[in-house]
Amino acid sequence: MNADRHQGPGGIRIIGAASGLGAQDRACADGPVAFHHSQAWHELARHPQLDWGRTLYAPPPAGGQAPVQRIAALCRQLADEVAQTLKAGNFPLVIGGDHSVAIGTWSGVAAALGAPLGLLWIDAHLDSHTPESTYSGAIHGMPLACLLGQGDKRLLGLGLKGAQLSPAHTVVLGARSYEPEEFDFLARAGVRVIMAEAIESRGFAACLDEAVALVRGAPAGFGVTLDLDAIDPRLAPGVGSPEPDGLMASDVQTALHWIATQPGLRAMEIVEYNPDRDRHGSTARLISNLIGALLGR
Ligand SMILES: NC(=[NH2+])NCCC[C@H](N)C(=O)O
Repeated sequence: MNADRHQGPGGIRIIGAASGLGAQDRACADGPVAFHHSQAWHELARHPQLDWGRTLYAPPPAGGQAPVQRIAALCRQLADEVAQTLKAGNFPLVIGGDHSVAIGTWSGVAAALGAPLGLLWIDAHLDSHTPESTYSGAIHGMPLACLLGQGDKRLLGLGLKGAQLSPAHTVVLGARSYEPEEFDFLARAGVRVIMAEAIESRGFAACLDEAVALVRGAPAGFGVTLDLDAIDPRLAPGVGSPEPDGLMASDVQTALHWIATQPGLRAMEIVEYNPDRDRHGSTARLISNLIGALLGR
């Protein structure tokens, strides 16, 4: 819609990453276009700081190409687009797509910064399987391991050689559904995991403070990836893999509003919007409120 509008440096540039190839239910592929066409986006779109850049797609299946090859092709393109956006002085905001697109987003940020970054991974899941440990085979269950340098070779090294993230400055917040292998992987990698139970007992604000203090310590800067399934499915029904309970949408919105004021923030990602499961556009409205929390940075 606004693809041709000229945007000066400093604006937020949205990049759609329309793939569901990493998930068993592929409906998240429709997320970016459905959101772009929603009333919720329409009301936000006039904001001078916002510009919908491009929406990227995985290449169509060629003879015998495995999903992982198509995901890798999309992630390479996404990494380029994100790196160019940063180099032009704009702030990339990627809208997914299933969470496998994170491999492209954060590889692109790492490439542009020239160093591994910090990352706040807000999610109901740990997404830290490798091809050896996965039960489902789904690649959206593996992106955090890939970004830490472990996984299918075709998904590694898309930005920097080796890890794209600094493990000491990477934090998972809100996890409540995972397999033991992923938990062990993150423990070995030295990534801090703040589970939903810890949020329940310590309170969201204390956990968020701890997480932000860690990620913003990364010298190159940090990012935030928000899997919408971190939020309670009663408040965010339109997601790929709903898990009961979860964060309050208002807490996440307040958190983003605060994080947006942190000088080290380089990029943001919102993933796993599944329009088939949305109810009366409520999840699309939530996405636009979350984007709104980033405005005025
Ligand atoms: N991005 C997501 N929704 N990930 C869900 C992953 C679920 C499960 N741990 C798996 O590996 O299949």
